[in-house]
Amino acid sequence: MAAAVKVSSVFRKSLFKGKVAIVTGGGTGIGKAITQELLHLGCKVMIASRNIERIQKAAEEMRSTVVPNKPTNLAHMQCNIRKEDNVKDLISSTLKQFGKIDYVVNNGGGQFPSPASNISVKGWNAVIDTNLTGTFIVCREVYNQWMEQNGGVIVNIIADMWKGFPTMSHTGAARAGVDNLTKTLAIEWAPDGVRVNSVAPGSFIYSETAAANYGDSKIFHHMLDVVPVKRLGTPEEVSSCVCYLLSPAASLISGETVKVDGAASLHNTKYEIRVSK
Ligand SMILES: CCCCCCCCC/C=C/C(=O)SCCNC(=O)CCNC(=O)[C@H](O)C(C)(C)COP(=O)(O)OP(=O)(O)OC[C@H]1O[C@@H](n2cnc3c(N)ncnc32)[C@H](O)[C@@H]1OP(=O)(O)O
Ligand SMILES: NC(=O)C1=CN([C@@H]2O[C@H](COP(=O)(O)OP(=O)(O)OC[C@H]3O[C@@H](n4cnc5c(N)ncnc54)[C@H](OP(=O)(O)O)[C@@H]3O)[C@@H](O)[C@H]2O)C=CC1
Repeated sequence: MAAAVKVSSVFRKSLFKGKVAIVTGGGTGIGKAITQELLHLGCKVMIASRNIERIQKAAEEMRSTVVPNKPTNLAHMQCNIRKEDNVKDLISSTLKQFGKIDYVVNNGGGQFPSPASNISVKGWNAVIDTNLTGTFIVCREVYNQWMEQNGGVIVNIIADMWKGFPTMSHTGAARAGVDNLTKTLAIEWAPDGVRVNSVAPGSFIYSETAAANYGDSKIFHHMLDVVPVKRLGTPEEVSSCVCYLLSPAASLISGETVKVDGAASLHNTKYEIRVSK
């Protein structure tokens, strides 16, 4: 494997070899780290997101750097998780290509910063549709098409919204919704051998694409004065937790949300209360 690919070496490959995973948003940032780790462990992975040029380029790069001897272990396709037909197609295409689906990582998502008072209904709906409804559609569809009969594991990536999420009210509400959806699905689908968990990264996991989305390369650095570990987090520190939850080491863990934030959610928020008008 090329030295430039960062993966944790804490997992036994025998636990993952031959498993099939879907990672939404698997071509950038945290999703790319998850994809690289799963490929390194011997999984077959389907990555999917809206921007076909970007995901294709990322897939080509990972085929040559992570799995040069098994490039067919990585497939990619265009999918907007807000569109039900796209998601149905993602699940059926993955089944057609790889024959089964063991894992789904709902990582695709995002938002824009804005005071709640300035968010239009269109903007609100865009964020709710992406992060809450999109995650729901992917979960429902993989269950109906495969996991109800065959079991599987789902991990949803959410966010640090535990004390509310000032300037991010839409995503805070959506991610809190996914935290609760995780518990419901874990109960409803446990008899079918399906586990459902979430991972909540702190708001300081450096991702170049995420910073570009906000138009501020230092956006995560601004958080550092309220981050107890006094450093940025890495996508690989999130992916190792995701892999743990996917693995049999977590066979009795379901309906749980694991915070990957170095205790940041226990401490202060960055938001400064404004002076009353
Ligand atoms: C401060 C401290 C924080 C500190 C923050 C520290 C980091 C926090 C931690 C979290 C980190 C991450 O999640 S990192 C992940 C970052 N990555 C992403 O966010 C990528 C995915 N996000 C997106 O694609 C977009 O944000 C999202 C809105 C969800 C979807 O965009 P689309 O263009 O597809 O949406 P559409 O359906 O076309 O609707 C667009 C409408 O959304 C609204 N809208 C979209 N962008 C807007 C913007 N920048 N400002 C206002 N409004 C906007 C407008 O109403 C748009 O309508 P019109 O007015 O008609 O155009
Ligand atoms: N970085 C951080 O500090 C934190 C990140 N998170 C969350 O982690 C996840 C990954 O973020 P990160 O890697 O940092 O940022 P990125 O912007 O790199 O990742 C977001 C990914 O989601 C995909 N995506 C967005 N909307 C959709 C959609 N409608 N359908 C399918 N795919 C979509 C994007 O691809 P495309 O544009 O091609 O669709 C992109 O690959 C996100 O859910 C994010 O909100 C949560 C807390 C903190």
